[in-house]
Amino acid sequence: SPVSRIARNITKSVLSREQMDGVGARVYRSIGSQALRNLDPFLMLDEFDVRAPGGFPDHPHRGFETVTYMLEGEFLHEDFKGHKGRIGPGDLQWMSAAKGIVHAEIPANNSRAHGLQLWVNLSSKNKMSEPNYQEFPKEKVVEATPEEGVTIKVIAGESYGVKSPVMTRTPTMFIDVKLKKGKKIEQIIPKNYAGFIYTISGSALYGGSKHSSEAHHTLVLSANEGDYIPVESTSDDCHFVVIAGEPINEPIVQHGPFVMNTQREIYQAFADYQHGRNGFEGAPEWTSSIRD
Ligand SMILES: Nc1ccc(F)c(C(=O)c2c[nH]c3ncc(Cl)cc23)c1F
Ligand SMILES: [Fe+3]
Repeated sequence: SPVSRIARNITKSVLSREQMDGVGARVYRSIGSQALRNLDPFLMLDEFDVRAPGGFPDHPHRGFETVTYMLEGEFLHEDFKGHKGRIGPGDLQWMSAAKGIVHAEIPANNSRAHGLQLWVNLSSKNKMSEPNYQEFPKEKVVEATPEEGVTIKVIAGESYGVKSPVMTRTPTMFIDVKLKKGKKIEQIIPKNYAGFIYTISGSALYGGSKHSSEAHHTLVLSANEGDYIPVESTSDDCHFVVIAGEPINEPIVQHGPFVMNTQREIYQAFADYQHGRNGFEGAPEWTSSIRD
C-alpha cells in the first residue's frame, strides 16, 4: 500500500542514565525505566555494557521473549536444557522463553560485551507455549543498503523491501540503522504499531518535526495515523535502532523475570520454578557451567 506521506513525530524523549543490574553489569535502561514503564508490547530495552566477571548468572524467564543483539564483544549463554552457545558482534538471539527458560548470559573470556536486550511480551495464548530459539550469526542477519552511507540491519520485520526471516509471535519490527552525515531514511511503520527509537551514538533529526537527539535517548513515536518515520543524520557516526510492534492490550502483571496476566499466574510461576514443574522441570537442580 502506498505510504500515506504522513510522518510520525516524537512525543517523548528520555535520556537513559547508567544503572547496575545483574552481577556488576552496567545497563542504560530505556523501556522499563521509571519514565518509560511499558510501551505495549515491549517490557524492557537495555543497552548493556558488561565486563567480566560481571554478567547475568542463572535466572528464569516466563511469559515473554528476550531479543539479544550484540554490538561489540561476545556473550556465552547456556540454559537448563543444555542449549548453549556464543553471541558475538552482530549476532542475534531471539529467545521465546514462553512457559519457562532458566539460563545464564555472561561475557566470554574476560571480554566486554556491549549490546541490546529487548523484552517482547507474549499474548496470553502464547505465554505457556514451548520455549523456542531463533539464532542468527552476523552473516545471516539480512541487510538493506538503499544508498551509499546508509546501512540497515533488518532484525525483524521489513525495511526497503528486505524482510527478516525471524518469526515474531507478537508482530514486531526491529532495525539497526547506521547513517553517514547528511544521509536520510524513511522507514515505513505499520499504522497500528506502537514504537520508539533508541539512539546509540552520533546525532540526527528524527520524525516529521525533526527532533534532534544525541546518544542513549529513547524517542517515543506518536500514535497518529502516520505510517513512516523520517530520520536525517547530522553526524558521521549516527547509529540508532527503530523498534515497533502491535500492542497486545492485555493486563500485565510482572515480577522480575515473570510476566503474566494475573497475580495468581505469578504465584504459579514462582511455585513452578521452585518445584520444577510446568516447564521448569529440572530448574531446582540446575546450575550453569559456563561461569567456570
Ligand atoms: N535484575 C534482573 C532480573 C531479571 C533478569 F532477567 C535480568 C536480566 O537477565 C537482564 C536484564 N537486562 C539484561 N540485559 C542483558 C542481558 Cl544478557 C540480561 C539482562 C535482570 F538483570
Ligand atoms: Fe535472561
